[in-house]
Amino acid sequence: MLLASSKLACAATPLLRAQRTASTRLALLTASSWTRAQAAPLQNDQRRGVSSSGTRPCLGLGSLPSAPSTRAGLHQHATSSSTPSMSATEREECSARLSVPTRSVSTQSTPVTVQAPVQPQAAKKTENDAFNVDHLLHLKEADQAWLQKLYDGILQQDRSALARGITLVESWRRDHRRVAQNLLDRILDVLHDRWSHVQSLGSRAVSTVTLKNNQTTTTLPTPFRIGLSGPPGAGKSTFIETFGMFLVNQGLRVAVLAVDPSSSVSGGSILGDKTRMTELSRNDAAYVRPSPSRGSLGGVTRNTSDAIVLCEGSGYDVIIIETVGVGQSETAVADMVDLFTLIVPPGGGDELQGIKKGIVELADFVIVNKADGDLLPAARKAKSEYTSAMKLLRPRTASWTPEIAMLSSLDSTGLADAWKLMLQFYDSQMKGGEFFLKRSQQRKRLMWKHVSDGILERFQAHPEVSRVIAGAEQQVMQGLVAPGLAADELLDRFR
Ligand SMILES: Nc1nc2c(ncn2[C@@H]2O[C@H](COP(=O)(O)OP(=O)(O)OP(=O)(O)O)[C@@H](O)[C@H]2O)c(=O)[nH]1
Repeated sequence: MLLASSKLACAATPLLRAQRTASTRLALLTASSWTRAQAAPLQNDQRRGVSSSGTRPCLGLGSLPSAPSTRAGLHQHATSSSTPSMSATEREECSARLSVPTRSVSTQSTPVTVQAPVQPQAAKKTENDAFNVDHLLHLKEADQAWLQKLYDGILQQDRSALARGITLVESWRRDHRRVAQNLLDRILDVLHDRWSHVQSLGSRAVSTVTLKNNQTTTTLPTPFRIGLSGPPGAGKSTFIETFGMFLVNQGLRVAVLAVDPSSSVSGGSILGDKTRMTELSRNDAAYVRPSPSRGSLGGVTRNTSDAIVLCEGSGYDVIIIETVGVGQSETAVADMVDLFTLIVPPGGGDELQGIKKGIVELADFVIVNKADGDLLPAARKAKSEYTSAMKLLRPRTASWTPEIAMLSSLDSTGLADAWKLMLQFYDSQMKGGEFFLKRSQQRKRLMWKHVSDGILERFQAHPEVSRVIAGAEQQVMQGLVAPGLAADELLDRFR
């Protein structure tokens, strides 16, 4: 059922948020209770957002309608009480369904319960009226064609389209940003439908591991974002290569992204200049993306969050985000993933001192790597030290206490046990309802990050401010003017 639903979702029209509630509700009407006779009038008009099978029409891959008109059109069709082709009884039936808080839903034959949005329709409409992004979604014809190509390619799991999409979201050009935001908005729409379906499964949305022909395969109801950090030399790249291949052999598609603030300074890149991960990057089921070599940490992390969305749109099941253990990058990565993993070399004491305490506190999972050969006793010792240390920390979520695994990336031992623990985390978050809650909070924080970065950028570029910034900084640094007073003067100039 999950497979079928994700296929349907893949082909779904990218409905926009303004009409999403109503149209999604329509789209989710049960196959069992939504009879052929009731569905018939809607079949005549695909723009209502419901196909003959009770799902959204398959416009997504074929055509990408201009956003504002679609948004308006769909909203009208989904909510209007004067739809001409509906009889009065059908309209009543339809509006009754739209206002029911939970319902039985089927994408195939098994009904499942869907939690409808909490807001009543009227409140939702007012909220949508007050906040509308339609005007930002207008694109020139050429850009529209560009967007369509990228969108289709990404959904069709074309790696080069994904790479171009990520390059686009990394672009600093204002006109590129507009297209990038459109692309993200469309992909997010497709993902939103998939997430809604998974959420509708409630505590049944868990990973499944099956044994077939002596080989295990894992199925995940929704992509799993795993952050990975650790001190230099801990074995991050070696681990990603081995673990990535392990996941691919489990039937999963794996994407690897990187956040590397040091590359902004040095021009290097933690993945880009490496010839490591060769096997993984050559595998068709994997995508390895070097970190952007330009940009501030803020910019790089924002771009990575966007890249994650595109990777999910492109059907990757596990997205690994690597970061080096320096600066603020761990905090940034921890705020864009489901599971934040710390990888450490064997030994404690000196090695552990190299790791900031803060990173350990962020970790949901610790991997002691290099548990092989002569290093095995040291790895065991490190594991027990981490186990004791982590006990003293407050758990980050109610349903999970951080776990410690021991493995060898070089010998590929202990990977299955580590993956089992990661899946336990995934399932605990799904069952406890924290999985999607955490993601929605992450998205909210990301919006505010965009806002604060944007304000600072505009502030610094303001002619009245930019003219005096250097002087203000100099006087503050020399202790001639109080920092607060200087800030007041700068802010006064920003009108
Ligand atoms: N014995 C042993 N050595 C390992 C293992 N994993 C990695 N190494 C070695 O540790 C060294 C560092 O590994 P990398 O994968 O480059 O480590 P990294 O954390 O990516 O390093 P940076 O790029 O410096 O941050 C290499 O020489 C690896 O061969 C392991 O499981 N066992």
